[in-house]
Amino acid sequence: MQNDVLQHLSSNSNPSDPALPLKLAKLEARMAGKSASSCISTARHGPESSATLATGYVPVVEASAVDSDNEGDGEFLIQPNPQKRKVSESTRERTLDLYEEISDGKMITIEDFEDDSNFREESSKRRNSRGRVRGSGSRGRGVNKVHRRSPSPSYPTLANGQEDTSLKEEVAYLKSRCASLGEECDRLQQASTEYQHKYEQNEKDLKEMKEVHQQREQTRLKVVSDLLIAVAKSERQEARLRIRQDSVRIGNIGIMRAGTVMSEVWEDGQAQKDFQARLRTLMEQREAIEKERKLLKKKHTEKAEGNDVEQGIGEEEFLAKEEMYRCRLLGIKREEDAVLKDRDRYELEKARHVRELKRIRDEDGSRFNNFPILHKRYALLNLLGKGGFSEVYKAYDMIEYRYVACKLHSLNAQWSEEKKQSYIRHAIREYNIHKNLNHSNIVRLWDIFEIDHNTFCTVLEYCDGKDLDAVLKSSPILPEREARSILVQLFSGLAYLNKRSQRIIHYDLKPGNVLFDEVGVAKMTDFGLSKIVENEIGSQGMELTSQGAGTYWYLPPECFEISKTPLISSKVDVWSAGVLFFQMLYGKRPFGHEQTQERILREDTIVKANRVEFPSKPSVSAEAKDFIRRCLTYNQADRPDVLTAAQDPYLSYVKRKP
Ligand SMILES: Nc1ncnc2c1ncn2[C@@H]1O[C@H](COP(=O)(O)OP(=O)(O)OP(=O)(O)O)[C@@H](O)[C@H]1O
Repeated sequence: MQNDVLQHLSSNSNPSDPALPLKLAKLEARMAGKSASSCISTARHGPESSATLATGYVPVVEASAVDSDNEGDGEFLIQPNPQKRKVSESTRERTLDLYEEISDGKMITIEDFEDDSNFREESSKRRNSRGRVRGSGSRGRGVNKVHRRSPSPSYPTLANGQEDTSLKEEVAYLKSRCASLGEECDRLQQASTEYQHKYEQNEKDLKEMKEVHQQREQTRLKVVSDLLIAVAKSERQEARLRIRQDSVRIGNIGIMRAGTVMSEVWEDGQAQKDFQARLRTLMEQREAIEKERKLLKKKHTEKAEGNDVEQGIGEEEFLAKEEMYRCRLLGIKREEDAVLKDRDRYELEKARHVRELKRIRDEDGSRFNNFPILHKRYALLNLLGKGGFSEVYKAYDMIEYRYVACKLHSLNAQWSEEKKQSYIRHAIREYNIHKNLNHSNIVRLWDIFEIDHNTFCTVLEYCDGKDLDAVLKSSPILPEREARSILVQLFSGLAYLNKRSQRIIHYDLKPGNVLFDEVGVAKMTDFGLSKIVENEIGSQGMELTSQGAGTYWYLPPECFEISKTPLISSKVDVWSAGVLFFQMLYGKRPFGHEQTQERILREDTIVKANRVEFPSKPSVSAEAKDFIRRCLTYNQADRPDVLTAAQDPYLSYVKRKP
């Protein structure tokens, strides 16, 4: 076989190449694993000497000699070089490892190895020492690339001149393994192509599905928002229709011009005129009866005195007529009372009507009234109300599928940059306080985002009911039971604020900042003036840095201290809760009810609020009055703090054993 190869190579060689015999000799030596010297001698003696290679010559030469590719000097005086041998040995080790790795199926580049019988031999030895099982067991491993070339190896001969059959077997084994790996590789390649194809198809499908999903999502959002907007539009129309009808009956806000100054004036509606007409009629009836009564009395007196016996009336007739007139007068009084009651109801209706008129006017004037979708998720519906610097819209969160209240804070374009920055700082501070609060009696703050340079939006839990201010406007006095229930809820929220590691003073507890959800749960809102109690402070409290802010009817005396910086604590909220409770029970505030904010300051109304006086009506329990007294304790040091007040027996529904 060796000779065949040589002949094959010789016949394919270029006879004009003078270096060819030498190359052949080297190649021959590599294939047979023989020494370079023998191949040199072969080269020197010409191609015919190559036959001697098959005569059982066993090479005993340095590997370095075989490795030499120096073809130029022609002398081939190869000296042993121990240094080079070391390197060659390690390279050889590595190459052997690689060879084995290859035959283990990781990468097959057979042509690189088949020429070197030494590799085969040594690899075979290693393989045999590990057992063949490993080789056959590795068939399933991945094969990256297969290069097959019909091998024409030559095998080293044994000392007796026989070819090494174990090596032959090994080659045969490797060939068959190579063939099966090739088949496996083809199969895998085919499978891989199929998978690749499927993968690409799936990717395409996924992309299409995503697009469809996105389109559907957009359609869904459009359908949902269109529906919501349609409902909101019809609500708007209804509200305007109702307000137009009510305006005829209740009245309207008109504009009065005085020179260049325009001002709003209230114009009474038909109801007010009807009340007046009814009262006038009743008054005229009363006057007529009084006149008749006087005449009756005169006639009775004259008869009794004997002056006009004919015209005068007797005792019996006088008494009967007198009783009739008295009854009639009582009837007129009853009617008058009914008209006055109706008029009181009308006043409450008028307050609601004015509120609604203003809301509609604000909605018409709002730049957000065109049902925009904010932040790609909040469909703005109708205006709920307008505060000092904000508009609150009912909105629908199309991602969380719930109604929310979007509070749109608009910075006045006329403001100085400094004022704008201060407002934003204030709002961010409020947001940071509010965002972490999670209690059933505190309105949740869900989100905040910027709309444009001068506007941002906070998203709040939507409270479907009215706020306490609106409730008290339509029914100023609440039954004690209802008022107590609201108070209990407020103290539950306040206790939560004071049990957290970062305690909070609300500082602005008033009817407008108590909202109700659809089932009537009371919730505190508006943390714009809230104070964070930074660390452990004494009973005297922390410094009040924002004196002058807040609604004076609901603030305790310490907030009006002017000789030094006031020290405040959670007891501010206890006072405010006491004022709220009083107002719910009696329909008015305990201090400065009829006064303006300015007058309260000017007249030191709260500074003088040493004692709370209770009206005689309506009747309220002694326990409720005592609780109010505790909350409205003038001296801050003697007033209970939030956690103490929240534990008060009056606020507990659990019956305590005496
Ligand atoms: N979370 C909410 N859910 C339902 N209605 C709300 C909500 N927040 C506020 N409102 C309503 O929106 C209106 C305006 O609220 P806003 O808080 O701006 O009023 P304000 O307290 O009078 O203003 P400001 O805080 O600027 O003094 C009020 O009628 C209030 O009842």
